[in-house]
Amino acid sequence: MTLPSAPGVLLVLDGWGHAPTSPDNAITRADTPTLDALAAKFPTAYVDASGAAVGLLPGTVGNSEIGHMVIGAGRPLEYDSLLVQRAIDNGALRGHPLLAETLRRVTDDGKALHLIGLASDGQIHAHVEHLRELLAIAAAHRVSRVWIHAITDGRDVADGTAADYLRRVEAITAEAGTGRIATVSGRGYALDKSGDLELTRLVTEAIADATGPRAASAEAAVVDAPRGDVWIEPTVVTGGAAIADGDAVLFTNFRSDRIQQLADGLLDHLAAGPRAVTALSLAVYDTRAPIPPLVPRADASGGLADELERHGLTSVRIAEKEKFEHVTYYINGRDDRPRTTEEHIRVTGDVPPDYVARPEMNLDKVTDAVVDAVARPDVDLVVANLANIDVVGHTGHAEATVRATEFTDAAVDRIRVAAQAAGRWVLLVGDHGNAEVMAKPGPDGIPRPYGGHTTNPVPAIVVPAPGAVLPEELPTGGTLADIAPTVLSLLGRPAGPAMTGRSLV
Ligand SMILES: O=C(O)[C@@H](CO)OP(=O)(O)O
Ligand SMILES: [Mn+2]
Ligand SMILES: [Mn+2]
Repeated sequence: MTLPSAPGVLLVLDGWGHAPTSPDNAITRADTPTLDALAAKFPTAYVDASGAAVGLLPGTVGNSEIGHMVIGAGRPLEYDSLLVQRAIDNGALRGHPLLAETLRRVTDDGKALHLIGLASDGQIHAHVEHLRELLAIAAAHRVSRVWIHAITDGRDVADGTAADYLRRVEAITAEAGTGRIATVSGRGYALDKSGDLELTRLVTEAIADATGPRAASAEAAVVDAPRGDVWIEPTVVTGGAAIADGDAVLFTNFRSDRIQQLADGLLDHLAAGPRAVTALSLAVYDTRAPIPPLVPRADASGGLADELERHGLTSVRIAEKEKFEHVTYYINGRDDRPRTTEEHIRVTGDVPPDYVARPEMNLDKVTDAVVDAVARPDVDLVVANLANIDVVGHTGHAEATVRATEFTDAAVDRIRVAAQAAGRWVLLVGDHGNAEVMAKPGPDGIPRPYGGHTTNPVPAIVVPAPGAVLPEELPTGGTLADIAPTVLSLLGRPAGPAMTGRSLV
């Protein structure tokens, strides 16, 4: 079916997953007259946003990086977590020349290996089981001192589980016959990506210099944490060693965005020491200075940005700072080449974020920017991310997330009205689930607040441009890979040759 071409709006509602009505579903609990009316009136699909459909390991929850990358690429992309697992399964990591050479040198010179990464199985930033392979490889190279700098989670997994994961790390070290936990730091400190260098400094000093609060054991560092697993103070475990000149450092997160500030800060601190270390990362990081990765990245070229550029179509990208990279760098296939057909608007706020107290975040400003952009005749496509549902959902605070959803609903109404007045279509889509599951049973079967992502499908609603007629129903069985072809089709263009997704319209 050929559609008349019209300018449009691609609106990503971050963390907007689909699940049956339930008291733990913040989306269905919220009063959302706009979203309800749009879903009732316009063609709606529920598309797969997790697991193999988007290039993750089967059954893995979706996340903002792979979500936006696949939305942009128009095809599933083998994500870093999958590529790392494959390198483990096929022995490529064991046989990796750079890793082998580094470990040989560490052993020959009597130096230590430091492993730094998130200790959970949330599978968004890291997987604790990757340590099993890395420690086995270190043991095979007879590295006698392996120090683990564990970052506690409490966000991608239930809060209060840090001690369980640290015990799992200790069990893995016992099995490998090498490795000891040297420091423990909450991800709020270690994985800050807001640019708060004070947080990074505390972690850096614990890891590099073994200075800061001390605890008798890794578990002792996390028991009765007053602010939860996310905010475990960077702590040195008794007996833990600082990083010495000649040591090797391997960052074990596979996702780059939240580890890069720490990696940059730590390597700067060591260089200023001066301590010369060999630094490696499990996957490719977007750090200031490149770190040699053990597993390369998938090619994500030929996506929406490339197709828009090829057709000479202009786009404006809008999000607040929490999701700005997602509607620029990630949706463009982790490509930060400036494009003359693109304009980027990063909305910032005046108040420090307190997502529970202010679930509206800076949505008014984001909406203002979107409304301004949709009125511009020189803009073919407006791409915006409304962050609230995901960001507030991560607090695990159901009431605040219900309010975040209601604020989002009102913003969608403003955007839809403005878009239609400007003759535009609007495609609404989630990038992964989150807020539709705000509680999960703990090991004791009692439900606990849950702020993590999910494997649920996400809604995709197409609001046609005024006067355009769309099929009444969208096909079932779609995935996020269908979004770029749908956007191009609504813009009156064919899907790009690299895209395997199919237009929903
Ligand atoms: O905040 C993050 O880093 C992750 C969860 O760990 O969420 P998202 O994929 O939505 O960025
Ligand atoms: Mn997201
Ligand atoms: Mn998220």
